[in-house]
Amino acid sequence: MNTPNHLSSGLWRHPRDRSRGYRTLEHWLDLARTLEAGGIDVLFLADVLGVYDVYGGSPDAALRAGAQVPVGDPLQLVPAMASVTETLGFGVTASVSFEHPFPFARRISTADHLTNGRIGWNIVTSYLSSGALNLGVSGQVAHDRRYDIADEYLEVCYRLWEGSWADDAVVADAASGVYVDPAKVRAIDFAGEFFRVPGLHLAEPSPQRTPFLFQAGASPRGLRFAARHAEAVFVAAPSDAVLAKQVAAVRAAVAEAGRDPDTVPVINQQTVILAATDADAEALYREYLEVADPIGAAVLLSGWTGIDFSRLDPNAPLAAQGSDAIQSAVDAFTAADPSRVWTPREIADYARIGGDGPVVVGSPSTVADVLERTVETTGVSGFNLAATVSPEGWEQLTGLLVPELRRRGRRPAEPRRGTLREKLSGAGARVADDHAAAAFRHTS
Ligand SMILES: Cc1cc2nc3c(=O)[nH]c(=O)nc-3n(C[C@H](O)[C@H](O)[C@H](O)COP(=O)(O)O)c2cc1C
Repeated sequence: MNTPNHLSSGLWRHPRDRSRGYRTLEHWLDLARTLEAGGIDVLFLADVLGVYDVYGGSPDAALRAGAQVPVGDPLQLVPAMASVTETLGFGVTASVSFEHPFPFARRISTADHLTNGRIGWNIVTSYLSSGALNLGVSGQVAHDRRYDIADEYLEVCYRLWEGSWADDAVVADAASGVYVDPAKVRAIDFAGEFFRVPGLHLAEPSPQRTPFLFQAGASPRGLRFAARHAEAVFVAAPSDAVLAKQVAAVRAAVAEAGRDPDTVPVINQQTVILAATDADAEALYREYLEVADPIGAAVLLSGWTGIDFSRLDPNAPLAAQGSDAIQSAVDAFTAADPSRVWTPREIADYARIGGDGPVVVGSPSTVADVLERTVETTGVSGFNLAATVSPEGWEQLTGLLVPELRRRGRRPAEPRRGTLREKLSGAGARVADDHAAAAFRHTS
């Protein structure tokens, strides 16, 4: 995330942490080079366009803790990082609630060109009312309705990316003086319930056309959305018991939508802290905990769940309840695992490092054992590894974890090449024939 403080609240206070450099290009170029050289597939950039003001009913606690604020635009970082890398992919979060699909589709096509097809989009509908208010909307649209809007938003994007330009529309023929053959470009002529886009896409076809699509729907409506659109699904499960249920729910929803569940990886949010030995890693973990900030964690949890943690009895079990923010963030600590009762204090303590995903601490072989066991017992396909102390957290991944996983045959010796879709799906650069976007392809 383009912020000093993504999921592990307070680690910016650690004396070795350099995340304040997030405002500089050098910070991101160093990160991109480190990840690529270390065999990481994709850099995922989360984003929110709003401040976490549910906790205490004001932004003060978020500002004090630096809880995902200040936060900059993630997409602007990508072309710069692409210029110093060849294989690293970029998953960029953008919300369908805050930008019209017409300019957004062009920005993504531009990024797909400039990265040579290494761009992915994490589709979010946004859970912070504070963001909606700043766009002149009187309040947050209801949770399930946001997904209805998102479905139509995606259709507009698919029509622009897939259906507006033929692959051979650009002729750039100096002899005839024709740059684009007008017969091969068509207006999408779209008029829906939420959007009207009569015209043609402004960008020419990019390597992937539709960017590789990540999504993290976890509620029943969110899962239906993910099953239709996602090419990889993110989840955030605090335990293997909850994770196994979420993986099964995603696979069932994808099958229900008529797609092959084996082609849609499910990726859990995960934090790892590694050192050469278990004892050294435990010492490092204790060091991180000393500066970690439970109030910052409660600020984030309040935004995710829509529940003001400052008003809860810290020691009374959190009750299962609906949410207009992230329903699954409440469920994960209530209904999803009835064998485990969580109090607000325990949840905030748990979320201090790694947010609502699990943390594994140990030597490379201990951490690899845990991750392998999680894959075997839950069926999860992979992990979205969260930042800790920067840059040493990245170096733990590339210097300790990846070599161990390579030794076990769990990571390729060489980075995968090609577009992000080719890297992650093993298939072609363009969306699969059974994906919703394929129905809008230009067929002349
Ligand atoms: C790994 C992961 C990363 C996410 N990143 C973002 C993000 O950057 N911005 C955002 O607004 N929501 C983000 N979300 C939240 C999802 O978009 C979604 O709201 C959430 O998973 C719950 O879905 P639901 O509304 O269907 O319950 C993320 C979720 C997960 C699991």
